[in-house]
Order: sequence, then structure tokens, then C-alpha cells
Amino acid sequence: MTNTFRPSSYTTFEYVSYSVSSDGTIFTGHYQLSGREPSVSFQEIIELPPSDRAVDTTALHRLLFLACGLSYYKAAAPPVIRVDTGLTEAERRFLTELIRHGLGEFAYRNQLPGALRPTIEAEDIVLATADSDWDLSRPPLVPVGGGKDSVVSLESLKAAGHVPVAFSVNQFDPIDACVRVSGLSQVRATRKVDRTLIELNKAGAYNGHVPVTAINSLVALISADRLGLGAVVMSNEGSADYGNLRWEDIEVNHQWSKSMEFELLLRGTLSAAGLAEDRYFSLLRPLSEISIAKRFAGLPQYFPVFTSCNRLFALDPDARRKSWCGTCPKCQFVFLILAPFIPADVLKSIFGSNLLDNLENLPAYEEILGLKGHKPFECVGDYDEAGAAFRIAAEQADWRETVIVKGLLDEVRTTPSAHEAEVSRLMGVSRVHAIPALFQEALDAIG
Ligand SMILES: CC(=O)N[C@H]1[C@@H](OP(=O)(O)OP(=O)(O)OC[C@H]2O[C@@H](n3ccc(=O)[nH]c3=O)[C@H](O)[C@@H]2O)O[C@H](CO)[C@@H](O)[C@@H]1O[C@H](C)C(=O)N[C@@H](C)C(=O)N[C@@H](CCC(=O)O)C(=O)O
Ligand SMILES: Nc1ncnc2c1ncn2[C@@H]1O[C@H](COP(=O)(O)OP(=O)(O)OP(=O)(O)O)[C@@H](O)[C@H]1O
Repeated sequence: MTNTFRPSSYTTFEYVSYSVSSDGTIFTGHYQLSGREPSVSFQEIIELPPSDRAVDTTALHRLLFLACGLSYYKAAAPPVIRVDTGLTEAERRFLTELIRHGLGEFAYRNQLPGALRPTIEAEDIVLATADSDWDLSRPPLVPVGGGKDSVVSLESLKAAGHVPVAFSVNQFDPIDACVRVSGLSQVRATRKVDRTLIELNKAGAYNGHVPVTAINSLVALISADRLGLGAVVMSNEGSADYGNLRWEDIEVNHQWSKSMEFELLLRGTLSAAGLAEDRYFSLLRPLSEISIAKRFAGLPQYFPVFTSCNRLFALDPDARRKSWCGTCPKCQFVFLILAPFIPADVLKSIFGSNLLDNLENLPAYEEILGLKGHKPFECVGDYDEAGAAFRIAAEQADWRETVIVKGLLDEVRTTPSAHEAEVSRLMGVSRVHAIPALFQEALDAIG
């Protein structure tokens, strides 16, 4: 491995091939960067749950191969992407959109507009549509992220009489603990990002966010098929649609692969491959963060174990924090959104301190509330949701004297979210979703 990696020396990123072990448990994607310096090869390895079922998951493997490649493409973001396996029309669209929107934050932060529009060279191919015995009425697979959202999905589905199977990509203590509290069965897949990439990052490769929910979603879809389960039920909220800022003709959105746009893109791509689009939907899409927080507040059994802070989920176990960091936008937002529904002493014991009573958090809350800068590059809710939570909390004895509430109340009062109508809209249910009729009852099963 060279000590210096010069991204501009690379002209092509190649999707070389993928392979699947004979028992279907090991998926390996092979990728390569080439150009004026010696080529660099990467292998991404994904271990899927064991199964005796003979299922044809080719269409899903192909999409997973495409999605995982972005982690390595981004190291140099060269102008040409070559896909040696060819692309169907729907796959070409999937890859094009995944790059243009899923790498928006990466391209903005590195000031690489060209990274969003590489030339994609691939033979046009047509694949025989998959023939499947898939059935929506089978138990759903629910990806669990260790935070409040997937807990609300699990409990809503249980309350409506479904028996979901919990699913995680890689092993993380907060995820396992949430599943334990739910009492449900759990299956796991593991993803190994090639160590070469980590070395290249240290040597000067471009780095930044990738649309990780797209990758996790495809791993979940393959796992569900192998296990003979029904739909993959995500916990992506309505406000994942709101971006961070506009740049180069696109809305840069850290959460794009949690958005409705991505959900529809993946459903359409499944359909084009002959697979039922109802295999994939988000149960929480019609809900605001406030309304999810209110539901979560009624599930105190999870308070000691859930963690939304992303710093617990680093790939390297040694780099993982053990609990809420309290300083990132995700911690700050989740504290605010739960404040109207959970008493201060309880919330303090969950987070370790009162984040609304710490002056150091003022600039961060100004960004979260839309009073300055732009929405942080983290999975935080939109300005209306943050403003509405702030406004409700400001009327409560527990929060009204905190430094953040006292410091920002006058400014927040001038924002649209400060109006009564906005708060009640956010507590309601929106109609924009793709939830099949069989699952709609679950949405209101816990209140
Ligand atoms: C945990 C986390 O937030 N990681 C982001 C962080 O990476 P960091 O270097 O601090 O640690 P690792 O996650 O352990 O990654 C090490 C390097 O590996 C590469 N890599 C990792 C995963 C992957 O899928 N592809 C990769 O290429 C990468 O080079 C890492 O440096 O900062 C990175 C750079 O900004 C982020 O890319 C890491 O984000 C992870 C991919 C991640 O899993 N993030 C989720 C917690 C997350 O942000 N989820 C979003 C979903 C948004 C979406 O559209 O999918 C959310 O919850 O809203
Ligand atoms: N490691 C993982 N394995 C499987 N699914 C995951 C993983 N991480 C996140 N997810 C899923 O991806 C989606 C987005 O994650 P997100 O972090 O927003 O949700 P969460 O952890 O349930 O709640 P919170 O917003 O409080 O963190 C959810 O459906 C979540 O369950």
C-alpha cells in the first residue's frame, strides 16, 4: 500500500464482478480503481443468514453489488464508472440516482460536483424476470438501528398482531438490547468494508457519507427472501425527505436513502425486476418525528437500552462510544424531540445530562431550529419538527427555565413552527406513504 494516495490519478472505477458461495451465505463484491497509478482492488464481503430455502436472489444481489460499490468509488470519484456485469435499464437508473443523491453530502463537502455525474459505461442487458412465491402475509423483517424509530415499528407491529423478526446489519450492543426488550427473534447479517479503503483514507483518499440505508435495505431484502419472510419494514420518518441545503442543482440530503424518493426508487426497481414492490416500505413514513417521539415515550421499558447517537455504530469496535455522546446534533435533536413527552429527570438519566440546560449547545440548537446555518449533516428532523417540540417544551415547568429555552424562545416564536396549527399538523398522520393495506392498522396500534 502506498503512503500517498492521489485521487486525481484515477480515471475509472470498475464494478468487476460479484460472487455468492454455494450455500448463499457469503456475498463478495469485487471492485477496482485504475488510472495512471497502479490499480487498487477492493472486496466487500457480506455474510447473510443461513437458510435451506432455494431462492433466486440474483436481482437483489445485483443491486447490492451496485450499492456497496459507492464506498470504494468515493475514494477517488473518477469520471468514468464501468460496470462489467452490464446493467438493465432499471439498474442503470438506480445506480445513477444513488450516486446523484446518495453521494450529495460527500460531493458537497469535498467540493466535487463531478462526482455526482460520472459517465456510466455498461452493456445494456435484459434479465429474465424473477419468479417468486413471495407473500406479504408472512412475518415481516424489521431492520433495527438501536434508536427510537425501529422500536416504535416493532411495538406497533406487535400491537397489531404481527410477529416481526428483528434484523441487524453487524453486531451492535444497543441493537441487541432493544431486540431483547422486544422479546422478538433476531437475525443478523455482517458487512465487512475492505480494510484497504480504511488505509487509503489515511493516505489521502476522498472520504464522506455514503447512502448506508440503501445498502442495509438490500441486505435486509436478501435476508428476508432467504428466510422465507414477508416485507422488509423500515422505520424511516416523513422528514427524512427534507434536505440540508441546495447545491449544484440538487438538494443535498444526508438522509436521502431514508427518503420517500429512495423508497419509491427501490420499489420501482424491484418491480422492474419482477419482484413485488410491497417487499419494501417504511411503516413510519406518515409520521413526524414528534409523533414518533410521543409514541416512543409510552415505551419506557426501552429507555435504559435504546441509543440514537451514531457514534456508537463505528465499524471498528475500539472507536465506538459506549453511550450517548451528548455533543452531536443527533443527541441534541433526540433530546429536544423527546423533551415534551418525558420528564426532565428521566431524560437526564438517559442522556447523562440536561442538553437543554447547557449553554455550549446553543449554536447547535440554533442550527437544529433553523435560526442560523443549515440543517446539520446528521439524521435530525426538520425545522418545523424541532420548532414545534421546542414550543411545547417551553410551556412545561420542566424545561421553561433551561438556558437553551430561555435563550432561544423569542427567536423561535418568530418561526412558522411556533403556530398552534403547525403543532397539530405534526401530531397527525400524512397520507404520503407506500404502506400496504395489511399493515396500515399497525400505524395507529400504539398511540
Ligand atoms: C457511524 C458513523 O456515523 N459513521 C460515519 C463516519 O465514519 P467513521 O469514519 O467515523 O466510522 P465508520 O462508520 O466506522 O467507518 C469507517 C470508514 O469506513 C468507510 N465506510 C464505512 C461504512 C460504509 O458503508 N462505507 C464506507 O465507505 C468510510 O470511509 C469511513 O470513514 O463518517 C463517515 C464519513 O463521513 C460516514 O460515511 C460514516 O457513516 C456510516 C456510513 C454510517 O453507517 N452512518 C450511519 C450511522 C448514518 O449516518 N445513517 C444515516 C442514514 C442516511 C442514509 O441516507 O442512509 C442516518 O441515520 O440518517
Ligand atoms: N445496523 C443496522 N442494521 C439494520 N438496520 C439498521 C441499522 N442501522 C439503522 N437501521 C435501520 O435504518 C433505518 C434508519 O435508521 P435510524 O438510525 O434513523 O433509525 P433508528 O435507529 O431506529 O432510530 P433513531 O432515529 O432514533 O436512531 C431504520 O429503519 C433503522 O432501523
